[in-house]
Amino acid sequence: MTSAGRGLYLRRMKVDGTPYRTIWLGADGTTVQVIDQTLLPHQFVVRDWRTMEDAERGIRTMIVRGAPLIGAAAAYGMALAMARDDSDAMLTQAYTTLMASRPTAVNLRWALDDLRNLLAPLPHAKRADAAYRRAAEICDEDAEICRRIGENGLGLIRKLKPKGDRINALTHCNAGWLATVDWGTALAPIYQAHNAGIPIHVWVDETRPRNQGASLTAWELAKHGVPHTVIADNAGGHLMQRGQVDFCITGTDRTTRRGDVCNKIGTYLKALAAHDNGIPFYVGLPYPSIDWTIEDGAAIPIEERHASEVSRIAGRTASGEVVTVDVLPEGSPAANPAFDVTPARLVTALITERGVCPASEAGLLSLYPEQSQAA
Ligand SMILES: CSC[C@H]1O[C@H](OP(=O)(O)O)[C@H](O)[C@@H]1O
Repeated sequence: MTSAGRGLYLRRMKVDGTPYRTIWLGADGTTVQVIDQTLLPHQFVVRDWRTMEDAERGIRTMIVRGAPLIGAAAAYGMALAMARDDSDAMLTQAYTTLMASRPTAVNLRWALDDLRNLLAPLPHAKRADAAYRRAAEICDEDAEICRRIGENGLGLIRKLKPKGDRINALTHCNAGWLATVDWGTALAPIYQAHNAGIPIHVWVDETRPRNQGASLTAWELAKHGVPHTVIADNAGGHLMQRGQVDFCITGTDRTTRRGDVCNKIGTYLKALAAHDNGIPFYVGLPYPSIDWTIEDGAAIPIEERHASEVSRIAGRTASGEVVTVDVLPEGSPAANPAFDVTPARLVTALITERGVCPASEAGLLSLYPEQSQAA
């Protein structure tokens, strides 16, 4: 397998000097290794996946998360399934099981359709190797897509006239390299601006209830030396009103063909505040996160996660022990919708690997003309 095929093509992000991706093939050529994101920022642990069930559980419990990474993980989940049982029955079972792991990120469907279409016509004996090879290609493609999103977003950042002595970005949730294979989507332009010597600072929404911002985005930015400040989710509008935000940028789990953006819960509120304050609201949008089959974001299934993610929170004690504590009164119910939909009218521009476009069907079709007949 080529070095590219083994996912070594791009590893830009370093953790204490060691370059990492978020998912890669183990030395034995069959085990899949991932960073356990449920333990960050307090512990850095690599997990081994040896079965399709390991991959399904890893996606469902958010050991790996982030739309592009979920797609890559599902692709490797299919490879793990084929390595054990290359039958048609297992191909169907793996597709169905992995698809059910999380409902919102369309990357899951994109990757599983890709693998199923590749594997179904193949002789069974060729399926496992083809699946591993395709999964590695998807990882390399994702890394390159995100690198280009970074380049295209950097072009936008260079045009900004900061209100102060540095550019202040605000981001919600984690759409950094931890949400993808490498680079990230929302954070890729920020990394590239930082690498280019542009003075940039990031307001990091903590992003309740799972705190992907506080636990993951802050960790990533710190490791890369990008100045940042973690804020309560509810502080963003105030900072925008006080002229302390030059642009907002987020990722997406599913964007419709007319530009409605489904993303982590709370994104819509940030877009409303940005619109009210005349602040650009950008979305890093990789091709596999576009759902060409729907126009209206209201049709996107919104994942409802367990109430315990709202009622309990994890943290580290002074002695370094990681504990989880209850934060609600005994018996208080909690609701936990994990995503919301920002209508296209509140999105200033979509930053894709092919360029920047308005959040509209015409805008997306100008970059993806091959999709015009898919309507
Ligand atoms: C690069 S887009 C990542 C996207 O996924 C996150 O959701 P989750 O952490 O639940 O997988 C969030 O919506 C991010 O914007």
